[in-house]
Amino acid sequence: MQFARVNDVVLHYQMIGDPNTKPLIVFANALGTDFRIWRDVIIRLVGDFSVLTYDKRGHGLSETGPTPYTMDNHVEDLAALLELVGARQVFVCGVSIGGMIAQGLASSRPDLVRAVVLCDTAAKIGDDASWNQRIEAVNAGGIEAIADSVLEKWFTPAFRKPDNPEFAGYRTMLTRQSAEGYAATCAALRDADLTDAAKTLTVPSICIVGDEDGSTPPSLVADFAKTIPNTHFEVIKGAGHLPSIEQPERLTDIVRAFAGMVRAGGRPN
Ligand SMILES: O=C(O)CC1=CCC(=O)O1
Repeated sequence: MQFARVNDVVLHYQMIGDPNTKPLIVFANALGTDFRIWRDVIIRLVGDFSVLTYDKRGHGLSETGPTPYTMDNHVEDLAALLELVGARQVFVCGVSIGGMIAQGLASSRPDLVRAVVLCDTAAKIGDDASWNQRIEAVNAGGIEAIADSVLEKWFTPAFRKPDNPEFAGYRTMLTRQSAEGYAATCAALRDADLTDAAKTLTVPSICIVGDEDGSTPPSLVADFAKTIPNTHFEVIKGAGHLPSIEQPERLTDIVRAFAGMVRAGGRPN
């Protein structure tokens, strides 16, 4: 199965491997992306881990459902998906809003979460004005209207070359997302502040950021990391907002080392 109704929408998901025999890592995506962004990390992890990926509501092949969304909608979807596949005590690796979903899940459902990998994220991303402006632009002109400015934050100049087919492909992924689902998720981001959840995070965690992230820059993620008890902080060179695409090998190494340390009973720092 790769589609399931959870809460009030049908979600698209993919389970690789058996969570009963291999530790499960769940990957949660950024705004405007679907689960294909994790491919080059997943192919390096399968065999040692089971892997669950999914398209959050309003993205990829998941339904849009009623809009706008709240962060709780996204957190409850992931909780329901984990219950559906019978998984508990999982590693959650989330990028950007996916990292906020991971924080929200660890806070509201600690029974489901063993540890979190928080990539290019924070407790609060952006402000009311910037999200409202983006929602208005998408409502008026579709995702195409904001695509180039988003891609500048997602990727380093070295990646953003017209002759790079990967860059062209991920531009297509972005512009083919549902404009309604995208704007609804911008509203969830605008209204979410997980500062209190981050301060009381009890599961092991690591914060990671690309050194050229134009959306959640290293200084923001470093400040965020300081608010989380006992976390660890890593900067990935040569990556923007989506290190799973630009530096999958390095990201995989960090995730693998962190998961190994957690499983051995250690804590970061
Ligand atoms: O689109 C961006 O600016 C990057 C981003 C912010 C939150 C998210 O999920 O992606």
